[in-house]
Amino acid sequence: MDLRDLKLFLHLAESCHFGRTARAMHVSPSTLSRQIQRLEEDVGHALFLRDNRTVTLTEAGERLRQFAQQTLLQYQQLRHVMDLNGPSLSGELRLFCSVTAAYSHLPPILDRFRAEHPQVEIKLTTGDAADAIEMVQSGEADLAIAGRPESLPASIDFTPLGLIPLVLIAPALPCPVRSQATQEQPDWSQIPFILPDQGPARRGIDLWFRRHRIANPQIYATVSGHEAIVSMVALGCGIALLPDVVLENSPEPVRNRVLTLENVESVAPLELGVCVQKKRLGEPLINAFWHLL
Ligand SMILES: CC(=O)[C@](C)(O)C(=O)O
Repeated sequence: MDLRDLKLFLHLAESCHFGRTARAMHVSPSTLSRQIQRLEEDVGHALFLRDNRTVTLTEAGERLRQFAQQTLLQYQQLRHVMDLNGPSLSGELRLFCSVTAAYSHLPPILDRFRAEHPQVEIKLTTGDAADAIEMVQSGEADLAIAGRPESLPASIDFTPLGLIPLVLIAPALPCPVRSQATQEQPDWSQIPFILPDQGPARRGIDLWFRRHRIANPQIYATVSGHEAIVSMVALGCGIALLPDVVLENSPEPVRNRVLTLENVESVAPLELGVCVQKKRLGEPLINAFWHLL
């Protein structure tokens, strides 16, 4: 048994999902399954009860989980102490954020981090900001930029980066949606909306509908990720309510085809921040990043 086996095991013990752990740890599912079998042979007990795709820990598995957690933490602390006396931090830090946040908020943070810790390799994954907290919880990302959800999971720590107002946008080029949306008193309930499928911005929009007493909004499409919404509005498909930073960082040809109707004050702005698993704050790389924020 080596540290790598323990890391694989610990990830699987937390994700309870072979596919997710294999992906996050960059191994094939068959390698993962073989390593776990080898560990089981080593300790002489089954560690997981296997279902089709999901797994649960056995009692022996739970014991090994505690052992693995302590051992890996001690090893990291040892490395940290050695690093304090020797060369600077090295290793890999996995970050997750939206394409927008990678333009708008990540660059100055990464610049600072790289200046202090040039040996650390940054692995950046972009995607739907609404998935950020889950990516951190599952261990697929070490840290992520997220909109603060209505209720933050107790296991997650959150450092705010700023408040992002929502804006109502419509197509700028002549089209039926633009005509409807730019009337003196638009009937919002009759105009097609493009909505994010989940996340804190979506909750803000649902609130906006309630404030405008729209029980059955016209929904043109529900999509994942805010960036795609801007392009659909630019194409004349509908209107949308979204964080202003997404529009500001859209490519210019897209932005030029979009009209901002109003800054939405009836809905609280999105609180953008960096999230991390509290229990991982002791890890040197994560700790170093956290303290630069
Ligand atoms: C939550 C977040 O990262 C943004 C910037 O608002 C977004 O991309 O939607």
